[in-house]
Amino acid sequence: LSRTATGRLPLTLPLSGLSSPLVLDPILGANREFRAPADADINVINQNDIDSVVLATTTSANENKRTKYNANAKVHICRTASALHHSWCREAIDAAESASNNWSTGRHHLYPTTDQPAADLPNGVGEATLDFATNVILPAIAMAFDTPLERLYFKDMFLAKYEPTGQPGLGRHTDGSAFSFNMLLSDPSTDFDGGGTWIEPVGLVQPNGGEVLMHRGSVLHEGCPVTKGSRYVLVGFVQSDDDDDDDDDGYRKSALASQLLQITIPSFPLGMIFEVDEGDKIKCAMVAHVEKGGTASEAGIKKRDCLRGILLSHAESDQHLLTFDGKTLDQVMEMILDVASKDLGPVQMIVERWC
Ligand SMILES: O=C(O)CCC(=O)C(=O)O
Ligand SMILES: [Fe+2]
Repeated sequence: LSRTATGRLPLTLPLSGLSSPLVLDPILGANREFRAPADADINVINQNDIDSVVLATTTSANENKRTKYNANAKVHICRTASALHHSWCREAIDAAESASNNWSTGRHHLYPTTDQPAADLPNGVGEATLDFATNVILPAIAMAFDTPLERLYFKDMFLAKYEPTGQPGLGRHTDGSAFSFNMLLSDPSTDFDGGGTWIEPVGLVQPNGGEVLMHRGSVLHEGCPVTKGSRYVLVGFVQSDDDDDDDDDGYRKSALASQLLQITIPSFPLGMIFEVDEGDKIKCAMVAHVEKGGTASEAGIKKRDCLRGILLSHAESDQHLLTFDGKTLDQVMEMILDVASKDLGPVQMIVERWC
């Protein structure tokens, strides 16, 4: 499948009044120790390289300026040297702590982090974070993975906190993204012990403060437990528009979060094709095609929406969610056909959409 919903899926709050909320059990992985071998395949990208990528993608005359790195490297590190950069990392942490009410463990399921949305950081830090991520990190990812910058966009970005007394680490998982980055905001020499990101097959990578670790979302990785102090990271999930769809209205371009929608579908058949990647740890139905003029299309369902389930209302007070989470394609088909055969009238489809 060209696009799958794997690993960590951002999720908004459960719908109110639902008897079975769309939240799965968190799993925190075992505390393991891994070290990167001395010759680990890690590419280092510096500020000059980043500038050259920006140039190469904005002016065709400079195309040959693009630096080629080892395309097989699993992990890339982006370094920016400026002192401003380091004071900004500190500002981002301070902003997050000044908005301490914004910490939540409900934004991601299966592998939840203790986090807050980057865009919501107060005192102008949210805007600055988006600026930095757009102007520095995205070009670095484009260069590291040799992928066109103009096709990259953010699916989610958040500031996460790890502490021995709270959430010390994050178990082994893959992300539901084409590329992921995590930027260390804390100073490892003074702020915390432990930490770092274990990435298969490189091992434990422990960047310096201000460095950005970049990898494909599909590689297995783990946020290693902090044993002392606090470790703050800016994490982003980046997607690539790799197929040129004519029905793509570009609404995901500035995506930073997902929303859960309750869409009324007046009648069956739905007129859409969906896919389930049965090899993934999380399975949910992704819309692959919506027939123009079909009931799903008329109801507002769009290509790449993630179908989470059907909400059946027997009465106001008696709502029941048939969840698609963890189901195979056959099982989802069966559930939909079963609801269709009962002729219940309009049904509510629960849809997760990047906004
Ligand atoms: O904190 C880390 O090192 C990894 C974070 C991560 O993998 C995630 O938030 O998806
Ligand atoms: Fe991750």
